[in-house]
Amino acid sequence: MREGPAMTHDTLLQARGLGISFGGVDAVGAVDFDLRPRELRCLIGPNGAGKTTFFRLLSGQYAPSRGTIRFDGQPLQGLRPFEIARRGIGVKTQVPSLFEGLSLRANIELAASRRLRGAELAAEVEAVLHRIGLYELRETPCAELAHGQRQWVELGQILASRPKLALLDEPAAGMTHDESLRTVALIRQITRESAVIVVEHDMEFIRLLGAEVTVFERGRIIAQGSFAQVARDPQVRAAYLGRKEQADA
Ligand SMILES: Nc1ncnc2c1ncn2[C@@H]1O[C@H](COP(=O)(O)OP(=O)(O)OP(=O)(O)O)[C@@H](O)[C@H]1O
Repeated sequence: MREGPAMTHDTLLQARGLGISFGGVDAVGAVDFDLRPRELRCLIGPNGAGKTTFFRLLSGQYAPSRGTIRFDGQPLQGLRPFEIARRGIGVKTQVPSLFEGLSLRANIELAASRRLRGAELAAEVEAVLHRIGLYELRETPCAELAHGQRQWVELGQILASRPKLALLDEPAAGMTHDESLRTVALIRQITRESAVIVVEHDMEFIRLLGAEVTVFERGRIIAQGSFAQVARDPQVRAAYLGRKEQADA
């Protein structure tokens, strides 16, 4: 097993030998993974590499078959998803989780009300509505928002609830280039308060984020480094090419 550094006050998340198997198949093998407070990290890898499953292990949706997770100095072993959320791990999944009939303002308010009350709450909701660039639409029901706007409301919920760690699964999926640029700026804002792990297939988006990249392949980490470093890594290139050749066959 790869030896990681010891957990220090500078480590927010530490996974060791973390993995899960379904019907004898390792969806995630035995992963070692470290993240610092307010660090931005990108996870990439071909379809089925185990990225979403890794997120589900971190958020408690899946109980690991092996390994440990320490978060903010405490083990997460045996905790249920809502308990893990309370410890400070926020999740934005591929499926939007907005209250459709409620206004954009109400959706942000619900997220902010986990930590604020009264005048502070009202001020924070105003500030977040401005930061996501949707203040003018604040009384619009979320059901009436466009795809990109909905994604930004969810990022606004993360800004408002300030988790110690935010897990963002494909935050730029289906966005135009301009929308992606705005999403990059929003994610950078989130990292002022929270560490962020982003799973994304869009390589241009990953390049724009400019963060350290961890590459998954068949449930293992095969590379880690800057976008430029992993993009020229022969193992990474083979992983993507191999999958493409299989798909083309
Ligand atoms: N609940 C489950 N039961 C059985 N197999 C599962 C389950 N969840 C995930 N898997 C398998 O685990 C592997 C990893 O899947 P996962 O969705 O984590 O990959 P991914 O890297 O997120 O892929 P994508 O980029 O396509 O979303 C796949 O082979 C998948 O079929």
